[in-house]
Amino acid sequence: MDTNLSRLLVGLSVQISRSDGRIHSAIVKSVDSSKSTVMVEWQERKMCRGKGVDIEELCHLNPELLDHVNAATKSDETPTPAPDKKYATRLRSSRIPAPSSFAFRSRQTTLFQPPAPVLPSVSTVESSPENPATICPETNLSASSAAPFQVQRGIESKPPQPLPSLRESVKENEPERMPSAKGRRKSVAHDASKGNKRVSSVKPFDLQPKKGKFGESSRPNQKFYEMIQDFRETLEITPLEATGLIESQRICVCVRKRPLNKQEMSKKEIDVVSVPGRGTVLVHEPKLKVDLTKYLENQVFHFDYSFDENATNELVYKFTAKPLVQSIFQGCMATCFAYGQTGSGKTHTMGGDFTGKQQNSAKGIYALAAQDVFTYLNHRRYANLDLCVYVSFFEIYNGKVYDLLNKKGKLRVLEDDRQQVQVVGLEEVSVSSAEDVIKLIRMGSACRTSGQTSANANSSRSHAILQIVLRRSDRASTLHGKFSLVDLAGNERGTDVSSNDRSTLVETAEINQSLLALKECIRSLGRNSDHIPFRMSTLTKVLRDSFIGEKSKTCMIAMVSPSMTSCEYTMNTLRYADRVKELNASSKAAEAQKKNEPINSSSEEDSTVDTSVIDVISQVAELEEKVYGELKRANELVVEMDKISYNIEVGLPDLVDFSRKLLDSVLALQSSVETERKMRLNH
Ligand SMILES: Nc1ncnc2c1ncn2[C@@H]1O[C@H](COP(=O)(O)OP(=O)(O)OP(=O)(O)O)[C@@H](O)[C@H]1O
Repeated sequence: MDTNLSRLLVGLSVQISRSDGRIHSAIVKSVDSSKSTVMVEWQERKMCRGKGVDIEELCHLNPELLDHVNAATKSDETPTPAPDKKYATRLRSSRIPAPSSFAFRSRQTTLFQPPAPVLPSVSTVESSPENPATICPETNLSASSAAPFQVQRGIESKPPQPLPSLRESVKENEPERMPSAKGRRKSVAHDASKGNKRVSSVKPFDLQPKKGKFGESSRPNQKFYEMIQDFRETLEITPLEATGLIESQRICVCVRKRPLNKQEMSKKEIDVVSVPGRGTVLVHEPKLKVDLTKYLENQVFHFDYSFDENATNELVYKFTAKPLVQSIFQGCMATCFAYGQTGSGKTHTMGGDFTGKQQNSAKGIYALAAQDVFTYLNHRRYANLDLCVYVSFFEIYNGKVYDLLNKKGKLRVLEDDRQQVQVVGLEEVSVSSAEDVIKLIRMGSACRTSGQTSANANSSRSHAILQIVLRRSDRASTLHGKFSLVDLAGNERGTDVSSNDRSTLVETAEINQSLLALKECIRSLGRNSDHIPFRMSTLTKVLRDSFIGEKSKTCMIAMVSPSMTSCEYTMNTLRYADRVKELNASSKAAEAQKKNEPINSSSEEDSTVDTSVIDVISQVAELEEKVYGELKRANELVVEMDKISYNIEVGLPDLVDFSRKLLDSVLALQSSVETERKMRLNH
């Protein structure tokens, strides 16, 4: 049957449906009847493209093909003659109108306007009819989702197409409903009632279990995978190296996506995050309509930089922490935060790559920054400052500070009357080379408090802060500049932690409270606000210097996990980072307004920011502050209630015991009174 079907179908022009709803013609290249699929090819902007299509699906769009399929299934009994040339020509040139269900889908897809596809040069993408796998992402599902990216990476000649605006949600409607096996049978029967009487010939395909490369069972979310791949094909990729460093800013917010890990790969998880470059990150949120139609909600975010799964720690460092290293030589208080869900790569980025359980401390941002500190120290521009380098390393766990360079000794945080915050007794080790720093990092990392979360077996449950301090070599060791590198605890919810006991829940609440406080402080810094709510948490207390004064600079690297199961957390991380970034833009506008000058005459987008926008932003900020106040109050109440219930829990047995004793003594008293009364009566 395979050969017969191939003979009948190969070379025919057919209509195919794309997952973004487009319907266009393609040529059948091969047939795989064991999987009930055909391989089709088409030209798209000078590029030969291909994909596998379900035969049944193809028959829906091209009802004429049913005859061929029927003929092929019959061929076991009667050999089918070669197709009539005239008939084949008619089919090839035919333009079969889409069935009504498809017309409906096409109408919906007008909601989705993907950026114009890029034209890869012919030399970068060569089609090979003999080897369709090279042209069709679907034919090679084991290949990483980066494949289409790589294809387009080489194309830089075209100016980038503007992406949807900040946090815009773009709906890509799923063009094909995914009926159950029963539903599929029903739809065949429906077609039969329209005139295709030999339905039975289609049934063998219909009833075959769907498996193999193109079948639904090949990966749990195959349809979403295909939709995302199709979307990615329309993206233009701008390599980070091509964009260069942007002008140094007070607050810089970036996103780093890690690759799918081994566990996710083995579960055939799909990657729902795309990083096309230029600071843009897209989250393809898989959604289901009430009628179970699948569709993607593509959420777009813009940041200063975005790093894809191929970015190395060195590359991330170059664009994030490196500019801050230089700033501390100019007297700045710089801070670099790694923020994100548990297991998203914060420790990998800050502390270094892992090989199994071994961490290569020389490859993290901590070590890279230390190396640059010593390079700048010997630079002639800074040599005459006569600076010395010191390092401290501590963690904040459950609101308490522990010295990682001094046997994890517990430290107190005190604030003097000039609001200067001191970590009393914190060890500041004098270092003379990057190697010294790396040794200290290894020593400190080994004592970090860790736990187990659903996403990471060795999850850091504390905030780790490495401080590189520059002091003058004078008698008072005057502080010149400080770089705080912070590996924050995971921002997961209480329910994500494997042991949900009371202490773990308190631990999680503490982490979330400090992350909220951190966001508020950075936002206040961005607004140049006089009030920095640094007392909200120990984390922000010890980093007070970083949020105050003209010479504070902050960089936040938000880490995201790419898998579909992490989608919700990824969205939370990006929203958090987005709040920081948004105010950064508004503060720029506010500053410009203060100076009564155009915000940025070279930027058309910025110049449209008028006072009303600033008003709205500050109103939103005020509202957020109020909400935060309420949340804080609610949190305090919860803690109070927790204490009360704890006291009740602990005190209840004593209370019961006491009341029992009281009852006993009342009864005893009663009986002695009774005895006494009887005695008196007898008298
Ligand atoms: N960019 C990356 N490339 C390759 N592997 C990575 C990357 N980022 C993270 N990983 C791997 O993912 C795993 C989890 O990373 P890591 O421990 O850094 O997460 P985390 O965000 O610090 O988690 P937690 O908050 O729970 O401590 C590690 O095995 C790490 O090697």
